[in-house]
Amino acid sequence: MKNLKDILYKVSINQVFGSTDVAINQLVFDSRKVKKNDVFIAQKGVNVDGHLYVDKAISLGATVIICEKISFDKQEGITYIRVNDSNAALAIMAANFYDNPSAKFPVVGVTGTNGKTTIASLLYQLFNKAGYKVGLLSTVKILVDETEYKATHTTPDSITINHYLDLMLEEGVEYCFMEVSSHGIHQKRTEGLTFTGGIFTNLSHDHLDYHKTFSEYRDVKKEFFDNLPKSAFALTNIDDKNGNYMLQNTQAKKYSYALKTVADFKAKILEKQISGTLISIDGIEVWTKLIGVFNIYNLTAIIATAELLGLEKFEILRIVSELESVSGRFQYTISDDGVTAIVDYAHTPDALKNVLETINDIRTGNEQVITVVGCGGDRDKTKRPKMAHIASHLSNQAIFTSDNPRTEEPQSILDEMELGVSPENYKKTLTVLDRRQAIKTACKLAVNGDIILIAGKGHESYQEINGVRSHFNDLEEVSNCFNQLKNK
Ligand SMILES: CC(=O)N[C@H]1[C@@H](OP(=O)(O)OP(=O)(O)OC[C@H]2O[C@@H](n3ccc(=O)[nH]c3=O)[C@H](O)[C@@H]2O)O[C@H](CO)[C@@H](O)[C@@H]1O[C@H](C)C(=O)N[C@@H](C)C(=O)N[C@H](CCC(=O)O)C(=O)O
Ligand SMILES: Nc1ncnc2c1ncn2[C@@H]1O[C@H](COP(=O)(O)OP(=O)(O)OP(=O)(O)O)[C@@H](O)[C@H]1O
Repeated sequence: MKNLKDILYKVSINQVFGSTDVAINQLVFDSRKVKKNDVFIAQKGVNVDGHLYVDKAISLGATVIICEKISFDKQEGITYIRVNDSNAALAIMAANFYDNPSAKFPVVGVTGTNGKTTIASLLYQLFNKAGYKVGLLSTVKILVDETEYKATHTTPDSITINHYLDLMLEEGVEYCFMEVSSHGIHQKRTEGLTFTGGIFTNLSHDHLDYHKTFSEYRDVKKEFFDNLPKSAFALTNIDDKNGNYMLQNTQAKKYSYALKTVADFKAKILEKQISGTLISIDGIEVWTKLIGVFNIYNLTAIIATAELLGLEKFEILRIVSELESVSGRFQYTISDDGVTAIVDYAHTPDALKNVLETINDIRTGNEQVITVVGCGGDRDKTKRPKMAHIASHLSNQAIFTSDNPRTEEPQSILDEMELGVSPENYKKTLTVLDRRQAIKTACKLAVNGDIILIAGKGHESYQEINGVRSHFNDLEEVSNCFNQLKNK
């Protein structure tokens, strides 16, 4: 059992009712999970207000309530602590509860619209291959050394983050790389963590359903760098127009990486092929299996990070040539008939454009590019016409289909997408509501040399329709289609 007083260290408190010198069991923010002697943290939320569940939490055994407002009758024997920001209080308490694991080993956070998973996962691979025990907190999975745990979020809640960081220390993990989403920053999930470094990838149109304006979204990302400690490094992509802005107010040591601009860490692309890219770093030529200019940005960021963390340059470059692409990120398979299918997580207009431009860039002849793409339900609707425009404009054939419609009517999402198609591209588009059938259609249309891009779901192993998740994986589906067509 821990003492509440110790857990409250550094929490900004407005008012206390009752004793803080009490033994507590766990920190819990979901009333349905409360047990005897737990601390219930009432989060205001976005759609649901956790303050509505205070009495429920007490009835299940909570003895301490952390809240932003006291709009309920106080009960005898319960400690009530009023704070300005429950999310921030939760994050600091979670770090204290686990004895601040992030301060005990290097934890590096990656933020930006695209590239977080790729960079964090490649850093995991690189440090692993260099002989270290590594941890990873990513959208795709959580890794504590070699042990894998299921990821539910890009940046999990602060209790989960600190729990895994603590577990990493227990298992002797020496470095942790984690994704830092704008939701995570805004909801203070990373507050209370001591980062050794922060990486900025790029910023483009995304999550405006949540952040409302682009400048609000940008400033939330910037907050991550504003809060880095003096001892940390802040590494930014200086080719991105927001790269400088991100580091404007940080007290951390500033570094930059780039392909075009003068930067502390710079790479040059020498040759692009479907099987990889030849790059030059400080005059040293390195072959990488990764494809696409955006991936060379990612690679430059990881080379810079590894150097900033003290790895030797030649060792880094040797390992870089061995790195494998990340699950669902430009992952490809080739059929017996010579059709290449690429599965990519591109689910933003910018990412889709990048992937299609990359494919068009490495095409050598008259191959057709067939794109299968949809847009998620219950998420930013403004992306829909934009993504349909990009897919139809940059492909020879675009097949619009369902992504994860969630609770929305699948056909209405497709109708909104179709609004973005320019008249000259109409004849290049098809709509196939069922994703499995859409992938089959693409496989039937493709002939030797053609490239099928299946965008939006990447590594995901499910499709969510009407709130129900069923098993679905794009790479599996396209591989099955290739096999069925072979057997015909
Ligand atoms: C859409 C959204 O932003 N939701 C956030 C919002 O929740 P909400 O208001 O919708 O509702 P809620 O979490 O069900 O309830 C609010 C509070 O009441 C509590 N509650 C609720 C019901 C009950 O019976 N008892 C109870 O105590 C909940 O435990 C919670 O503390 O406020 C909560 C508290 O701050 C957040 O945890 C929650 O993020 C959830 C986990 C979420 O899924 N967010 C997504 C959008 C997210 O964070 N995504 C990013 C990546 C985005 C990307 O790059 O694509 C991520 O880092 O994963
Ligand atoms: N540096 C980059 N710049 C632009 N696009 C990128 C970059 N890296 C990857 N992408 C594209 O964006 C998609 C998502 O990549 P990744 O999963 O690494 O980003 P992310 O930031 O983790 O995104 P999310 O938080 O949505 O998972 C990839 O499938 C690829 O198409």
